[in-house]
Amino acid sequence: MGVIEYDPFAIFTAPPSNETPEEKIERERREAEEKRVSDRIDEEIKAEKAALKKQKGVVKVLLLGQSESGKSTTLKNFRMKYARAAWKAERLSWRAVIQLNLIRSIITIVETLQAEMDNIPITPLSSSLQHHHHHRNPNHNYNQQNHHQHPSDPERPSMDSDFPESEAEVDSETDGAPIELAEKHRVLMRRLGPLRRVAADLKRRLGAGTEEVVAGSSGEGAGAWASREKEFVVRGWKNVLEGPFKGAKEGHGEQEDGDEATEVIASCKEDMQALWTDTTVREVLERRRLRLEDSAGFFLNDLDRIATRTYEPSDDDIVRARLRTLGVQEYKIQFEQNSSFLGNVGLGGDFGRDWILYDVGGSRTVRHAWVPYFEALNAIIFLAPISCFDERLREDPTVNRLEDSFLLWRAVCGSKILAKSTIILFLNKCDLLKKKLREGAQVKTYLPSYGERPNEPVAVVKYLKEKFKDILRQQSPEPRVSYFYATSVTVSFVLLLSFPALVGLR
Ligand SMILES: Nc1nc2c(ncn2[C@@H]2O[C@H](COP(=O)(O)OP(=O)(O)OP(=O)(O)O)[C@@H](O)[C@H]2O)c(=O)[nH]1
Ligand SMILES: [Mg+2]
Repeated sequence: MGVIEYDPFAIFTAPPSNETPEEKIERERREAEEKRVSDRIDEEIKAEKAALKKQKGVVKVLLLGQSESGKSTTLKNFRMKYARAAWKAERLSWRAVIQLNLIRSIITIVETLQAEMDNIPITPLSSSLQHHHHHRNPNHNYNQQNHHQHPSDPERPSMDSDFPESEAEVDSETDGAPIELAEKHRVLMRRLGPLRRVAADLKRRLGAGTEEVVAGSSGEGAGAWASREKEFVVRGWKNVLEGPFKGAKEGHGEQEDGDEATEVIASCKEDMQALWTDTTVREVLERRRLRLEDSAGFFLNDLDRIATRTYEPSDDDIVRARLRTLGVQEYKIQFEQNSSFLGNVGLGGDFGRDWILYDVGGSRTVRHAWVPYFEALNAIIFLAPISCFDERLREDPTVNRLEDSFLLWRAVCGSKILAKSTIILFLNKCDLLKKKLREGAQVKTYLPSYGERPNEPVAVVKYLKEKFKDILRQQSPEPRVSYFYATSVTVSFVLLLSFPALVGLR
């Protein structure tokens, strides 16, 4: 297909074709709510944006990519290195976010144990929590129902052949009998009960606008399962500090040392540790295919350090903390005159000292908010998490996450407004890709066109890079400057120190 003439973003908001009437009502309610929040944010931003338009000599970069692709993490890396003072000033505010990330993992475990005890059927997960090479659940409801969706969907670009509509072949194993839990597990679960209230408090403290967003497929097995799909969301950490979402009631709550949340968390440290290190608990997580270690905002291996009364987040903690972005946030970065970064990218002197980075929310329901920011951009950094080849979107579990990235990439490359922008692609989460391949996940199961190529990181990255390049070539309205990098933005960001992509920015 040639240049996309229809609204390239329409496909990203299309509902799952197999939803039930109840799911439809629930989805529409959710979308209306998200839209309401998003509209309010749009309003707030409009004024700021009008002012910005007038600014000249500012380098404007937009971060794009699906949810959990690493956009905010990339931005954090920039700020950590080049906006050091602001970064330091914000350090303590991250504590609550990290505490909430930590408790969320514990609550997930407790709910999983409860589900095991109640013998609740194992339901498929759409998120990165899903066990990749253990899709053995015969109840994968969406596979069958979804069988004829793609070919009949006229708006769907013809990427279908790349991604199977069903992964039935890997779903054939059975799960075996439920695992027996002992009295000590029940005791632990009871004793960790207060963490629920702490989580609620933290969410409130992180902002009056904090919203819980439930994934697209409510499906059966909600209840105990629902919270696993929930994420808390504020516009971003900016609001945690200064924004309109700051809890009015709490005042300077988050600055206080020895606050109640910290107190309760510290007092639960041993129990949390006991839960996380218990072999039976690990077996249940395995059986229920929960990969907490690979999921966003995982801190259980740092309990010793974090669950204390004096905990102060490290740079690495902040980079790894997960806070979903809603709407569009902008950050000014002023490079110091002599920054090695500017020297490396040929932007020394006065020009290009001021950068504006726009960070957006990546979920399908909030992507419409991107379009107004497409004007007058110097560059786009597009994040495609390539470890996601075996995962599905939270907001639409019928869609493979890598496929979503390709569709999004295609639309961005094909957009006329963006025709003059430099495009920088980060093939991100290479560390997780390596880990998954080492553990035996087969790329060709999810991406049959991969064929008999070696199931190794270097070959996979090379293949995917070529695919992204092909799409860029086919879709770009005119030839453009583009750069491709394999990255792991939570692990290291050194790559950007010699960021040749930005040499050409004007
Ligand atoms: N292992 C690993 N984790 C990563 C990498 N990049 C990002 N993450 C983690 O993935 C999670 C999601 O990253 P974010 O930067 O919040 O994603 P986002 O694109 O801003 O997501 P939205 O705000 O929902 O659109 C975070 O917990 C990150 O720490 C990576 O390269 N490797
Ligand atoms: Mg984000």
